[in-house]
Amino acid sequence: MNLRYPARNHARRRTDSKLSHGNHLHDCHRSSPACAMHTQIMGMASAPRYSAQPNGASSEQDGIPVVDLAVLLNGDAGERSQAIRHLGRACQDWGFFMVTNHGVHEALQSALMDACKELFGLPPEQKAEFMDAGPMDPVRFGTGFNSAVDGARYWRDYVKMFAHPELHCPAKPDTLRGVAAEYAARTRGLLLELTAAISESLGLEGGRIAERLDLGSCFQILVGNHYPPSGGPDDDGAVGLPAHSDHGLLTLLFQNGVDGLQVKHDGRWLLAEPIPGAFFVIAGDQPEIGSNGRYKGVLHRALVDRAQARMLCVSLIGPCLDAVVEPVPELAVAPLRLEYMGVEYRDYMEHQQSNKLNEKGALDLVRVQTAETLGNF
Ligand SMILES: O=C(O)CCC(=O)C(=O)O
Ligand SMILES: [Fe+2]
Repeated sequence: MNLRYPARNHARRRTDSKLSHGNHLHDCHRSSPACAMHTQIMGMASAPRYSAQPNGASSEQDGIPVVDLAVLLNGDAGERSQAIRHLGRACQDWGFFMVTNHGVHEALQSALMDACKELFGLPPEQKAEFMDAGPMDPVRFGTGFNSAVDGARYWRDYVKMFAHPELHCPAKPDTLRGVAAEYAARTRGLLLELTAAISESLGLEGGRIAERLDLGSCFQILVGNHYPPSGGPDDDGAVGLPAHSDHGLLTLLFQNGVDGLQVKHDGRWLLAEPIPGAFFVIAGDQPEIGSNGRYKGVLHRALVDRAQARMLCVSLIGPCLDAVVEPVPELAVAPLRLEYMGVEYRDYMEHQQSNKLNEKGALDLVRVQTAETLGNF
């Protein structure tokens, strides 16, 4: 028996915030997360499935945009500029895309997923020191989002490990440190390449965002998410994570073959189904702040499967914790208004992580208030 978990009474779980934590124990070890089949997700009648075209040629009309990293890195000038425009549209219209030809081997992904499964299966005494950790502690196990403030039950266990500038991880399993270090380095490289291309897509030098956010010392976190099956047939629509945007720059994730990620696009919730071998990439609040609102951090949420455990591994990069994040000045020139004020990324992240997940509410911390946003005109 491992992490504590709330009772499987869906109605209570959603409504009774006074339920004591930990009145049901589940065994993550025994769940069977490795399933390659798409599954029927509950509560999704109104959420169309939106997959991209496997040939990587999809556009906004076809479905989730697909960015081919090989073209961004090695294409000729014409191919690159087309790929950068495509990426720019993906950031502007979706805040979400898939990346193919990323060069992160499947074996490394599986090794990380396996290490995360082992982590969830560690005996309680080996996790105890990380269970009471706060949002700014470098290693943290927990349930829900932040159980101190959630106010509702979210059907998720997580482990979070700061990975850059310094890698922190539990001593067990033995394989973890090596795998996490390699995965973090590879995905950080890939996310920094994407950031450079995003910088270009905004009409800036490729290195402009990296320079402003001190990305040589960028913050990076690895997260393992485990969503146990929600239970019986009457227990539908269980929420793993409610609607939110991410605090960072870019979030990269892969899952175990069980779908559940939904993104809000054009006012509708869409189930994201990956094309084989692709990573999902979620644009966070930082592209929105840095671009002065031209790009959007996508609103997303995670639903839970009735019968199968869902697992995924997240690699998120953000600015250096000491960097002040604010719109790039070139993107806030008249007649454009300055939409966001400066804040240290450390403070922004702590704010987002310490409060209840509330859609894109964290951005209110830095939003420049106008008569319109205050609603008193
Ligand atoms: O479970 C998912 O697909 C999304 C996870 C997520 O949004 C997060 O960890 O921030
Ligand atoms: Fe997220």
